[in-house]
Amino acid sequence: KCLAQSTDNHVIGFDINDQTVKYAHMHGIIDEIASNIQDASKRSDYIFLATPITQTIQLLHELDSFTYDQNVVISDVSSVKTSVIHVAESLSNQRIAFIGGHPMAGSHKKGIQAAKEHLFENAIYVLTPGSKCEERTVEVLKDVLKPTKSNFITLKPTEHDEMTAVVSHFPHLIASSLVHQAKKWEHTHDYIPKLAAGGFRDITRIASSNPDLWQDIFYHNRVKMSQLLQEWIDQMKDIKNLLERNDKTQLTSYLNQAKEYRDGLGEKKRGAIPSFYDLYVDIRDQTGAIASVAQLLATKDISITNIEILEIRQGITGVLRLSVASQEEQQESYHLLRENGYEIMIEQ
Ligand SMILES: NC(=O)C1=CN([C@@H]2O[C@H](COP(=O)(O)OP(=O)(O)OC[C@H]3O[C@@H](n4cnc5c(N)ncnc54)[C@H](O)[C@@H]3O)[C@@H](O)[C@H]2O)C=CC1
Ligand SMILES: O=C(O)C(=O)Cc1ccc(O)cc1
Repeated sequence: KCLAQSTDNHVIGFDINDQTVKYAHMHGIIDEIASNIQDASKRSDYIFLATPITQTIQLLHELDSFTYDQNVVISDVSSVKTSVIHVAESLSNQRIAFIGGHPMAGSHKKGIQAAKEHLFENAIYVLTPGSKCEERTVEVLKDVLKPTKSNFITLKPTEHDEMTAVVSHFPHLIASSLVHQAKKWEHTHDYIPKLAAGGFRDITRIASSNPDLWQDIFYHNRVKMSQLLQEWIDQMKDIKNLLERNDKTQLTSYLNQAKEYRDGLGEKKRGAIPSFYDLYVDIRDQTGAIASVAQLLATKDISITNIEILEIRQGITGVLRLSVASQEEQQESYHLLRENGYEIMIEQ
């Protein structure tokens, strides 16, 4: 949406699903609906492929076969980069320059309805230029994507796939496996879903994502996934040993090291892992508290980038987790909410 609203751009959209492009047009995400991909491509300077990875690869072959009167920069948003770059490097069309892209932002929701104007704001946006791509073309692409307000980094596709395997793809598999385990144990204890509290919900949210998309991500990053799975199995074997030996010291140290590293992820200099500026507001038993908190922040022009109620129990709301875009806004929100009588905490 921010690209369409930027005055210099005219955004043409194409999707195999008519409803998707109609929705996009109606909501100002695109300026024009294309009737087919060839017509749209031949009139474009920049082409962004925002399709599942396997389809992105097929589309690259298709785009390679067209004749262009202009040079085109093609980019994508795929969560895995090596398989896409491999195909991009094999393209023969001299008009095409390919720069892989991966905005590290999104959610477990699928479809155009999940699109948000500010989705990529402050997010890490990885670029993986093809070997034939000139540096100045990368700079021009960054300029086109400037309205997203992302933070760009350039990585080698293999580096990208290894890092995303560690912090995104493999954790996804573990989240799904935890849900499977709970489901299995529900046969023994049918009360299990009611006991599934904040911690379980936090760690398994991503298991609610689109299964077709994630199967495709796992497939394209299968070598790294398999390596990490083996490492994890070995680690779990060691943990099983510690538990069975009742080695309290080692187990505490294992948990402690994880806590220290996890706490440090909030630090704002960590590079590839996006940082969040969270505030935790106690809203127990306060009817209308969410609206009042949001309104209070709005008076200071502070936008909430994410909001979640933690510790929901039957009919009782507990803690509201708010994310804002910067440390300054986090501090300002903290003082404002405290002055207005809210009990509030921020992670240091
Ligand atoms: N969901 C997320 O949070 C994130 C996803 N990604 C990447 O974005 C890409 C798309 O993922 P989502 O937006 O989640 O999927 P989605 O399922 O919401 O959207 C994919 C769209 O592609 C369309 N499509 C499929 N084949 C097509 C074709 N041959 N020609 C034209 N349109 C076609 C579908 O109709 C659909 O509208 C994937 O490569 C994924 O790895 C990257 C960052 C975050
Ligand atoms: O739901 C979430 O928190 C995500 O992590 C979304 C996401 C999905 C796929 C990506 O390649 C990047 C981000």
